[in-house]
Amino acid sequence: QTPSGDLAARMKDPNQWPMAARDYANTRYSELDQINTSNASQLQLAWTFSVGADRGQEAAPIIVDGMMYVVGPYDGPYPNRVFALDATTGELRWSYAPRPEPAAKGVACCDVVNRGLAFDQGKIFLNTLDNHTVAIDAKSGKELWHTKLGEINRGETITMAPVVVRGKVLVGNSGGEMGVRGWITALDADTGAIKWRAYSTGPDSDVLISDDFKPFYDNLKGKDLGVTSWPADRWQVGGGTVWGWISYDPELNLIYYGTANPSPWNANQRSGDNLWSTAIFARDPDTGRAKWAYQINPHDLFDHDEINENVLVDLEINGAMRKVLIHPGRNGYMYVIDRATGEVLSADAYDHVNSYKGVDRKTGKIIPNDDKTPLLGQTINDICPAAPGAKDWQPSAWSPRTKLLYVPHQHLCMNFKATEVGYIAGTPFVGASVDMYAGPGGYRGEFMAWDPVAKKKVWEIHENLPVWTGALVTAGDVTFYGTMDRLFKAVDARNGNVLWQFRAGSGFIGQPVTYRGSDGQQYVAILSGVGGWPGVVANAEVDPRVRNGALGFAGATQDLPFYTAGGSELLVFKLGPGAAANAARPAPQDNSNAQPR
Ligand SMILES: O=C(O)c1cc(C(=O)O)c2c(n1)C(=O)C(=O)c1cc(C(=O)O)[nH]c1-2
Ligand SMILES: [Ca+2]
Repeated sequence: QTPSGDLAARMKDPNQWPMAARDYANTRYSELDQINTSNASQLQLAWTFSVGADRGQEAAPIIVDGMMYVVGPYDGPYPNRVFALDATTGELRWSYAPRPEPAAKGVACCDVVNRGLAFDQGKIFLNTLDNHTVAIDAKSGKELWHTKLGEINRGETITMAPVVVRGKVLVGNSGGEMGVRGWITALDADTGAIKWRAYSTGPDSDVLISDDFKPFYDNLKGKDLGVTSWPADRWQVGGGTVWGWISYDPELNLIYYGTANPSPWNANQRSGDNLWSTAIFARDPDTGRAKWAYQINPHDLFDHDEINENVLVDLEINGAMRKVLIHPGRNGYMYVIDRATGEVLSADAYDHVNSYKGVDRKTGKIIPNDDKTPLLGQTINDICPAAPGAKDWQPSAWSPRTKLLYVPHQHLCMNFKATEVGYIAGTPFVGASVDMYAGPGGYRGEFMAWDPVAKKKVWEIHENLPVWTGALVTAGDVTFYGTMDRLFKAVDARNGNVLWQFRAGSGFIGQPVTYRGSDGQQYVAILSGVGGWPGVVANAEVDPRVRNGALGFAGATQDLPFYTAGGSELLVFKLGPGAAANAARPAPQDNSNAQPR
């Protein structure tokens, strides 16, 4: 039985974009090339749509069989509403409005966002902020089932886009700033029944560890590391949530995902490595069993969640083909890891890093910088990267043509003061005040192309504000990203030349996607609308209201930055009439390159 055959087939069809990351390898690469480096300057707005919400718009629209499905954040009269639109004309076919509990708003750390929907076997899957996964009939918009997965009262929320693998809907929780215990859960896609749940911290009764599980630490052997690497019982409120991306290798039958920061941020309250926070897990999607795990930031000091995307590619390294995953770490290092075994092959700084001294080649262990270690009650200045890291959740794109990774990211430093904090369920469990500002050179964001074999940057574009959108790259050698000061840009993937840009009504923190309409035209779509945590980060140093520790949590209640006004606008672009005629070519028939080799 191949329950995901339906979804997998659509991944091979370049006309569609059937999951937020486009494919299981998380490449965000499209074989479409109608829009290319010679005509991208002629892109024009085709149609727009508002999801009727004012907060941060982070969702990737998904495109299945000519329809576009898009979800809004928890805001407005119909929070987390799902819309089905004709992907070519923008005509609304149906909408589905869940009724999530308003209390969820108060416990979301970093705005009330939603990163997108999933699809398989005629169903759309939605995560609501109040911890429900919902299955909706893709044709009618009727709810088929819903399952409750977490507790608002404990500070749990869900913001991530679900991923369907072999008939299971995979979902992870948020709440690392609230002291929740992180988990990933697999639901039966047909019934909504919970099939397995694996916690990030705590005893192995929950984290199913297989016999050949390899922790890759000489000094850490045994099966209760999730317990013994914490002060007594602290793993129960230890974070390690799973709010980012899940990739899947069908050949190895392993899923890959990262876990978030340990709670609280004040590391003085949690001696030990705090396993398995800030770690990458490889698990069997059928049983939940861990094959390997690798902790990136043992005893994390700076809120460096490691939930960022793991991009699955095969690379020639030192003369041998290796099945790797590329993980642009929040800590500022670009990890290339053997995805069969978990062995770290390389880890190189891609931004200014002084909070660590590097990554040990032999052990794969990060080397702390004692000068930057936060001491209780003392402000440590000039720590780079800042708390949101050199890169947050905003996903990169990989081109099998250029063999480069296109990485949207921050360039921020901070002053950090650790303070004592008590645990009260459902309230912020942080214990730190943070003051952020532009990194060396005076800019706050960058969009860059990275060569993972040469282990170096190939080109870069500096931006005044953090670059907080996802990236997209196509066979036309065009890569797309947006800025928080309202520009959406098309860039030559080979050299970083900006080919085209569009000024929108609000800033961008969404995820660009591309597809072919029923009229044969290639379209590019992205949501605009800034909110919450990225808005705060954008304003570091710019807006005095968010300086000097006023940086709060429960971002939903924060003022919006003055120059990245809220609002939601789904913007859909295609080539202007003349350009389209010139560029019109038959759809590519050979899809064998849809997955990188
Ligand atoms: O530890 C967590 O559970 C958690 C959750 C989330 C989230 O769900 O949005 C963010 C973070 N942490 C976080 O550290 C962070 O920088 C962040 C940024 C954003 C965003 O939507 O831009 N969410 C989150
Ligand atoms: Ca976090």
